[in-house]
Amino acid sequence: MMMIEQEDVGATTPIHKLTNGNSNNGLLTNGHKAKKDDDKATYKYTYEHLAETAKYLLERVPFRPKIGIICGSGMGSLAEALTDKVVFPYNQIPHFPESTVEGHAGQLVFGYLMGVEVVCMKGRFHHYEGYPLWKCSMPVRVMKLVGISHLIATNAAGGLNPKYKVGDVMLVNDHINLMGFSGNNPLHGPNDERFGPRFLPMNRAYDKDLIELAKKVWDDLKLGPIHEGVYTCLGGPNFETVAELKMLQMVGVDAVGMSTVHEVITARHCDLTVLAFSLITNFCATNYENQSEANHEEVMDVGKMRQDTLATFVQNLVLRIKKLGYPGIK
Ligand SMILES: O=P(O)(O)O[C@@H]1C[C@H](O)[C@@H](CO)O1
Ligand SMILES: Nc1nc2[nH]cnc2c(=O)[nH]1
Repeated sequence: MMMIEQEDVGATTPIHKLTNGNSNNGLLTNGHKAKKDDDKATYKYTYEHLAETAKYLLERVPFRPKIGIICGSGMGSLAEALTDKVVFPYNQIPHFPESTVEGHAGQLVFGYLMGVEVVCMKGRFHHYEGYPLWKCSMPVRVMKLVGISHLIATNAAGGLNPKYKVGDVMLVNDHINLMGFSGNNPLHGPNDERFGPRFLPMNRAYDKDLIELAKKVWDDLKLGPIHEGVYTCLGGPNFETVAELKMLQMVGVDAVGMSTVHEVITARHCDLTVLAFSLITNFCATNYENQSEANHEEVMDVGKMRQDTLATFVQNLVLRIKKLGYPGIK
């Protein structure tokens, strides 16, 4: 059987090579033995490898999750309310990367949220940690393989829309894949149809029914105003310059962060129904007079400040999704 094997010598410069299918022996096709911890090598991320990861998890979890939740910076407490938890530190899961950012515990937590079977990523992977985008979003494929049909991706973001205040929530109704403009995309490289198609539409990436449902849940809980808007992801780790923020505002960005977009692309590729929201953790200054500077401590503090509200919101949301029979794009 012919297989495609890929060495990724940089985030965007793969070398594809055809081999005789013997891709699991740690030997790259140039004859060099791959280092076990070689972060650049996609040979660990074939469908078979991720199926192995899923099998490892499923053998240790007595139920199948329906909804995956990715906890944004400082929002790990969303996983606290889970019952009958089965917790996997990332460094114990076969083929999983490790979390290196403060506010991202690095655990995959299975459990019940309001009686709904879920799996929570307490900690995500970012490009600025040194991971290529396909690696940042590989857990999405793993969650798909363990059974989820719906993904709730959360993030901390800077607010560009002047109507937003720190602590507000924005339901993402679209994104601008700025990193993708330069060819940096999580689907870059050979496509495996078992995950999804080579070319995929993104115009309905954020499920409209789920957005309406989320708004209704938020309103029913009387949690105050909630926004809908456009998110963009920059590579980070630095926050933006004034000129960059002015440009983003001009092209219609409401909130800016360093994640989510590649996860959503990967999720839609494997046909997951997606809801995403941003917690606005800081205001983005689009003029030079403003002396305030964005910082990660503030981001995490706002996460803490809003954790109870967000937990209530997400708990009620998953319950409603289940009650409605898991609606969304199929
Ligand atoms: O993981 P998210 O996108 O929630 O985290 C944002 C982006 C950076 O990782 C961090 C900056 O404070 O917050
Ligand atoms: N890029 C970016 N990411 C963030 N995450 C939280 N706040 C911000 C921000 O202002 N900019």
